[in-house]
Amino acid sequence: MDFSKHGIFVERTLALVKPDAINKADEIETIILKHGFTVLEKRRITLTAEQCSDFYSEHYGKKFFPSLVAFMTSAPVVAMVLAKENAIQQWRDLIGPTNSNVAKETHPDSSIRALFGTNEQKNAVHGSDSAVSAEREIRFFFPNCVVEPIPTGPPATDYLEQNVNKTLIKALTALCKEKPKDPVVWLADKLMEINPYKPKLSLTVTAPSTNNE
Ligand SMILES: Nc1ncnc2c1ncn2[C@@H]1O[C@H](COP(=O)(O)OP(=O)(O)OP(=O)(O)O)[C@@H](O)[C@H]1O
Repeated sequence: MDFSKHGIFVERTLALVKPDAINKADEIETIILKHGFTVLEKRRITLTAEQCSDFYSEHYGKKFFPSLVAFMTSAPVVAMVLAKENAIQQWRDLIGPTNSNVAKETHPDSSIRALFGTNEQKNAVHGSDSAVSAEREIRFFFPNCVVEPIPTGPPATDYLEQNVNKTLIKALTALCKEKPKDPVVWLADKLMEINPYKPKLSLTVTAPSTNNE
């Protein structure tokens, strides 16, 4: 199915505020929001050397790898899942060139690396560079995050029609009749009670085996 045709795919990317800019994380988040990104997930974490080596495995063996690991594990990072149309490229554009000194020359006022970075290594932020990296990196920091498109429009309508509406209408009708004090909890309980997909308990009782059999 072509999700983009229905206008329902909102691209996601991984942003990291690196250790050198950890005290500027709030300022950086404000810039992110001002540029129209939605922050779907956020966590602060101090990476171990092993996690960092795994995250930057593509650079394993390069001359700067040991100092990159030392830098990235020197203080916490803030990891965020950002959503926006064309989020991967938009976030890469907003952070600017890898080397903060280059960023200061080419994008002095408009790039996060020019504003908050220092040099080629201490460059304040990270951004996924492709859809494949974004998926891997989002799962790295947020294993439970849904990365694939969430359907809306006709596919969502069909799904709800087939699997949800009948049960939901039944529960909502009962809710209106009952008018409970805590309608949300009541509705949740009712849905659990009448859920046609709930696992059925087997009525077959097996006699416990005895050792002398
Ligand atoms: N020559 C270098 N010397 C020191 N550190 C470097 C060098 N090149 C890259 N790095 C560090 O390794 C990180 C990963 O490098 P990469 O080439 O993937 O750049 P990037 O994609 O712009 O950065 P990131 O992956 O962090 O978004 C850089 O952000 C920087 O912190």
